[in-house]
Amino acid sequence: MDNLSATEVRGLRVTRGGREVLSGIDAQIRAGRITGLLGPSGSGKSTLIRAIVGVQRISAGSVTVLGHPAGAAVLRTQVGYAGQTAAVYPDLSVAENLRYFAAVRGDDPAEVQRVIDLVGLGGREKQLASRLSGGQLSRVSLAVALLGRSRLIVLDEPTVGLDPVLRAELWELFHRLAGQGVSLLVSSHAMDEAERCDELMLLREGRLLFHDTLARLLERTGEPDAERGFISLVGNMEVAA
Ligand SMILES: Nc1ncnc2c1ncn2[C@@H]1O[C@H](COP(=O)(O)OP(=O)(O)OP(=O)(O)O)[C@@H](O)[C@H]1O
Repeated sequence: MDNLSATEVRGLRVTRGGREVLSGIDAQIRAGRITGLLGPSGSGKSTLIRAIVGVQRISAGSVTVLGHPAGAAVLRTQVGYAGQTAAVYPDLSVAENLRYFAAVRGDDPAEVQRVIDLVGLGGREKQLASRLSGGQLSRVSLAVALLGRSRLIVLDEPTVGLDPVLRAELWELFHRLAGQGVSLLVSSHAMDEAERCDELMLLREGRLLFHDTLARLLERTGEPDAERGFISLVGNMEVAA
């Protein structure tokens, strides 16, 4: 793995519920970039993310993260992860949740206020998580992923259910982090978010259809946007099959 790779995936195969849901993925996620993981529902985005954060049993291949096997204990403070379901205790307040996760990860307690402010929850520190809206809850989860000084941040659909202003603010935050050298892998259903990523990985039915910049996708397909580019790629594959 070269220094420019935050994650290297080789020949990754995953079977879930008796069905192969990732069928031989090879990819390098580059350091200091925002990589968008896009694809239709059920294409395997969450499964690939789970393999990268080391919580998915794999049937073949390897996943190396920051030079270590995915899930290695040493990665606990170096990889931030927010899944699709907010991993938050409903009976604790926003600040209590973050203090708890900071303590488990061994982060500086001063981090708590920093990440609460980053995700725009300043002023809601004392509110019980059970009283938050869906979008606010997912921002608590996102704040957990931002704790400490993670070198890789993996976010599964972090902007679902957020209003456009908040979405734009979060993308600004992701770019600031990437500017500081943090690598981000961000999954999304929303093809318009492709424009905000440095690189795109397009998954379909457990296979990686495309991994390059949006500009290259548009150049290759002759289409004007990511959505049409993706549809065109799928169409070409079906013709070739
Ligand atoms: N716990 C599970 N047990 C069995 N099969 C599962 C499980 N979770 C997901 N799958 C299957 O694995 C495949 C990939 O699912 P995955 O959640 O990775 O897709 P996704 O691209 O993240 O979808 P979405 O955008 O809807 O979240 C799907 O066919 C799904 O039915």
